[in-house]
Amino acid sequence: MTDIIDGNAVAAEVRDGLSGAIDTLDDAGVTPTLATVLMSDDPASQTYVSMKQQDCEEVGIEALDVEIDPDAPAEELFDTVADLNADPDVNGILVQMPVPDHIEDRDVIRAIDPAKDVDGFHPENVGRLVAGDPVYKPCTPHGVLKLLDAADVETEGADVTVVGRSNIVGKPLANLLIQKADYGNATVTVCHSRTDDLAEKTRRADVVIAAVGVPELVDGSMIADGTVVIDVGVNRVERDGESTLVGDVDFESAKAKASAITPVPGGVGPMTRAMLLYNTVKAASRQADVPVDLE
Ligand SMILES: Nc1nc2c(c(=O)[nH]1)N[C@@H](CN(C=O)c1ccc(C(=O)N[C@@H](CCC(=O)O)C(=O)O)cc1)CN2
Repeated sequence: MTDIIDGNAVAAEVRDGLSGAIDTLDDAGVTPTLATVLMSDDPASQTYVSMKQQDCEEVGIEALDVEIDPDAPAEELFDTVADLNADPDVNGILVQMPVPDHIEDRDVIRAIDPAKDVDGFHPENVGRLVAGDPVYKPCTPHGVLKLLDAADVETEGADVTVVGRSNIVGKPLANLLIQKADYGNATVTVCHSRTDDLAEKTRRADVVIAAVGVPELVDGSMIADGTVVIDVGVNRVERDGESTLVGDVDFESAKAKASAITPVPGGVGPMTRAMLLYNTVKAASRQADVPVDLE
């Protein structure tokens, strides 16, 4: 039997696990506050931001909703980020990516105060992560680690193949998996569009993590029996005249061989959102100097 790893259930556990910390902060007069900044008319980005706002409301995090016209000059976004950096009531800042083409993602990331960078994308936070001393782990990689832990997947000594080398997922995930701390100690192969014989790299893995943004790239023929398959992809495609969500894994053929697999939707996506809440609570605790218990 293949274990379908339920990201919605694990995300709910993460959210429940934050309640003690949020109460402790509340007792100290602190309400964790996240500012989301949306400068896009992409429906998917709009959906993600409104889901993040709703998640905040449900757990008792204050959400500040900032929207900027996608055609506005770059200065408007940078001025907004500067204001949020300076606002003592704002603990975390999330600028939904991607930003419009006339602005560089990396310039925006660098503009955010690293102490409020709850995405964990700022070079200071990336450097700390690579050095084995992370403050804010990026939400999707952290969510993947939590899913593996919840599904009792042993990473110690395991061969893990990560398909995708993005700054947001592939690179930080590979870094976390090779570390001694947490659920690391894996041997990691990172694959990308220039990788020769991708299937050979995925077939020899105990765990395959697909984070490449290509719909259903990894199918059952590319994995060995008993592989754990984590699908980070969220791709909207047309099927039989209808718009539908698929991952980077061909779910049915991969499920036939996998020992455990995440679905899309309902796998990694909800974990990305849950770990954002986690980082926001952590940011509030650090900024107010109120210690809280966070697993
Ligand atoms: N500033 C950031 N921008 C982006 C990030 C990020 O971590 N920080 N990651 C991605 C997208 N992303 C977060 O914003 C994201 C993707 C998917 C989901 C999610 O909950 N997906 C659901 C399905 C939702 C739907 O119906 O469309 C699921 O998989 O079950 C949340 C967040 C890019 N930008």
